[in-house]
Amino acid sequence: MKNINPTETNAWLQLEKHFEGFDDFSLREEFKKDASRAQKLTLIDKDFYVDFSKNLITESTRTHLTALATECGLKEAINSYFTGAVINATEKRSVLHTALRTPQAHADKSLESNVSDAIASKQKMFDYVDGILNGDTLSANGKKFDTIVNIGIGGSDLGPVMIYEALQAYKNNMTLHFVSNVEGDHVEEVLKKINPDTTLFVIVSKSFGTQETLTNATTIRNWFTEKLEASAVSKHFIAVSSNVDKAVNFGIDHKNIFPMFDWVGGRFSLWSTVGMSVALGIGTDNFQALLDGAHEMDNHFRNTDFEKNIPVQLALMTIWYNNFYRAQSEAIIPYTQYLHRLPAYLQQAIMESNGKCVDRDGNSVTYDTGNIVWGEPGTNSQHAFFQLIHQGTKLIPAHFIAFAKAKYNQPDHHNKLMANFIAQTEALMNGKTRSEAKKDLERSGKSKDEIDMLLPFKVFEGDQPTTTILIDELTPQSIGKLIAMYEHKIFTEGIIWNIYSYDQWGVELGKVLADTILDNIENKEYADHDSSTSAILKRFGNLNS
Ligand SMILES: O=P(O)(O)OC[C@H]1O[C@](O)(CO)[C@@H](O)[C@@H]1O
Repeated sequence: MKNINPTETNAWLQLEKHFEGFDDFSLREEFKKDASRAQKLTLIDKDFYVDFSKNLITESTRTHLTALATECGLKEAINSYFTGAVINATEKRSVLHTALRTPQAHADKSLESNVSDAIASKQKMFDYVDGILNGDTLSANGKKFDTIVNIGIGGSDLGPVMIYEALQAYKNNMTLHFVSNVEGDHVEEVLKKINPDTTLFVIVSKSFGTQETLTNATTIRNWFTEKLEASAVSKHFIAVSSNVDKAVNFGIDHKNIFPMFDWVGGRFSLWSTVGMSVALGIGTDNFQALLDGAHEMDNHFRNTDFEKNIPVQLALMTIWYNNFYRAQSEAIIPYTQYLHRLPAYLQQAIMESNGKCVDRDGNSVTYDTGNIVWGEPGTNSQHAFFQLIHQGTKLIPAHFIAFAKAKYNQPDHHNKLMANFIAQTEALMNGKTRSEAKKDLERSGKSKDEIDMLLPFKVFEGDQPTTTILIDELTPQSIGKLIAMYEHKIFTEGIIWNIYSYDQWGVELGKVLADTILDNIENKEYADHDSSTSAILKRFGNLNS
């Protein structure tokens, strides 16, 4: 992979010049000028329809941005990514979540053994899941398991919970709970709801060293052994980890440890045995369909020209807004309750990956990286933060995601949902001019004084950019494809920003300091900090003494 400072490329210079022409850019005008704008700026890949035309771009913008991707060596980088080069250089690892969904027959020569290991580990998981679901594997007291508790955090929680929520329409009779936070109240609330006799606990931790997960797992195991024999632990607790020794030390039966691979990063691991709870909740056929959907997007990303490549063009939009418009954040608005955890999942995937201020040569970057993402499902978000997108002072590019077909036959609901989905992007783009707002007020019979007073508040500037991602139907396949689309978008941005997207050193500092502070709390030693930290420690200590 070449380390190229994007701002020193010819394409970047061209983009800077090109951007100067955007002072009086108007989407309304662009649509008026060119009747085929939508068609030209929409990409379709089978069930995915991605309309970029309501973005602050012209066809030339796309051309310049695509040239930037090329000049930054994206083509070679994609090849390195898919063939197992050590692109996570600071941790000396390949980045091969794509191998987890590759059929053996499609494996690159260099990756045949990774793919066959992945298939073997998936098969072990599937056999186990089938055994639990069909009742061949029973609880310590010979009962069928009916509840799963996933114990993990970060990538060992967010991916599984997001997918499980997304695929509620595909769930079986199993009830799933997710325990992630180290907060004891979170654990207690889950323990209140479950019967130890019929519950399977899945401890998910790549490192098997994460404070939150080990604390929760220990508390739950203690609770469990108060209710059932200690010997029942081996039937009720399983682990997903790449640190098999630590899992064994915790007391997990060797045959119930499902290994993860070093070459899969935590936040990209839902496709691996980390998906155990999801597979238990939706069954192995649906889990396989999820993988197949992701593989379909892998092929699209790897084999499609950049101009027509959905993840590449999505990434380039982020570069455009982040580095030229200097937008501070982006919103992700899924118009389905099923995807209510998608923004949280993407916050980890995107911000843990690309929140980096040092380039691949170890120098401080001189340009912005790491876009901030946030969001909530529509239509709820329309009644929450949309005011700021419509009339605030910030530019907030947004992804609008929806599924054309609903899961249940409620056409009245679905038509209303989709009407809002479509209307919002049109409203954000067009806004409302002063004269349009004035006409509306006149039509409503307001007096001249009232009109003069109200008019400034009724104007919408418009030109708030959106990308519409309309997918035929929410299925395990399309959800797999959607998540893989974002994974490749993240990769593309990291390549252009010349940063390492697959490490997460920034998480360490706070983690380490928390150990020291825990020591201080336990030993009531509050002095050895700045006055603010000491006072907070003391107040906490006094309230708990
Ligand atoms: O699976 P583990 O090792 O418990 O780690 C949990 C999470 O912690 C991190 O390492 C840092 O937050 C994430 O990348 C990871 O998903």
